[in-house]
Amino acid sequence: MSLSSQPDPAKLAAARAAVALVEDGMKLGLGTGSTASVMVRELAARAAADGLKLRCAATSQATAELAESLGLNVEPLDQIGWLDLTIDGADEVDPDLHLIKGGGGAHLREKIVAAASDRMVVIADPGKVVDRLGAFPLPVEVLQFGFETTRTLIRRALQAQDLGGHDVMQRLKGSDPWVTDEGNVILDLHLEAIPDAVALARALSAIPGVVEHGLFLGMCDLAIIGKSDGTVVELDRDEGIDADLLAGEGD
Ligand SMILES: O=C(CO)[C@H](O)[C@H](O)COP(=O)(O)O
Repeated sequence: MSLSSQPDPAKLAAARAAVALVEDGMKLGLGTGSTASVMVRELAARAAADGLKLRCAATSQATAELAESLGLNVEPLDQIGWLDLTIDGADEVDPDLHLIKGGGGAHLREKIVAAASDRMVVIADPGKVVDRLGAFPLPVEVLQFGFETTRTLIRRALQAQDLGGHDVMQRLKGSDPWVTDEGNVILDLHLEAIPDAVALARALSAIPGVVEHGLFLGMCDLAIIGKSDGTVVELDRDEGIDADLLAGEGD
């Protein structure tokens, strides 16, 4: 979003609904990405208007800089300790509120922060809602040491799950490798569909050079899906997604 342009109405609606959950004194995790950026701006505006005292842990350097520039109090996660609430975006949300994250390359910190939170709320537009995870390339953060070896081990793990033959592409920034805030690199797994996300997550986590994958399984408590008319649909983990509520959106 440029300084002069208005945020996407669906993202804004989701962000506002999530910020409405914030209470004075809360310890918050701030996500990364364009939707999370809209939320950070809304949060800063609300904190200033309502005089909220908040302590925030950011999931990326970019989010930390944005939040600080808007006057929010950003501290290292370990200085804050346990968080009340994390609000973050997602690349895909399935009917069980399992997620793919990491399109912005921040899923390692995002997962650590979400795991340190009483509640994780995801904000998204309807285009992120899917029947089954996997159309979005699955990001996997890997160590630079032994990078090609790790890629080979990932390909073998995919073959073992009948997912062989799909592209396992190194993420680039221009012609250089994309390097994460933690100094690692990213492989994007172009799988088209993930039949068994639990099995895949387990297999990827077992590979030594894999630092973290972008499958967030059982971590999201509530997804707030903003719609282009400014309304939202809230999806509790236990209730699943009512596709009718999103009819006509995200096509
Ligand atoms: O996981 C993320 C970053 O690592 C983002 O939350 C995800 O990519 C969604 O981003 P956006 O709101 O820009 O679509």
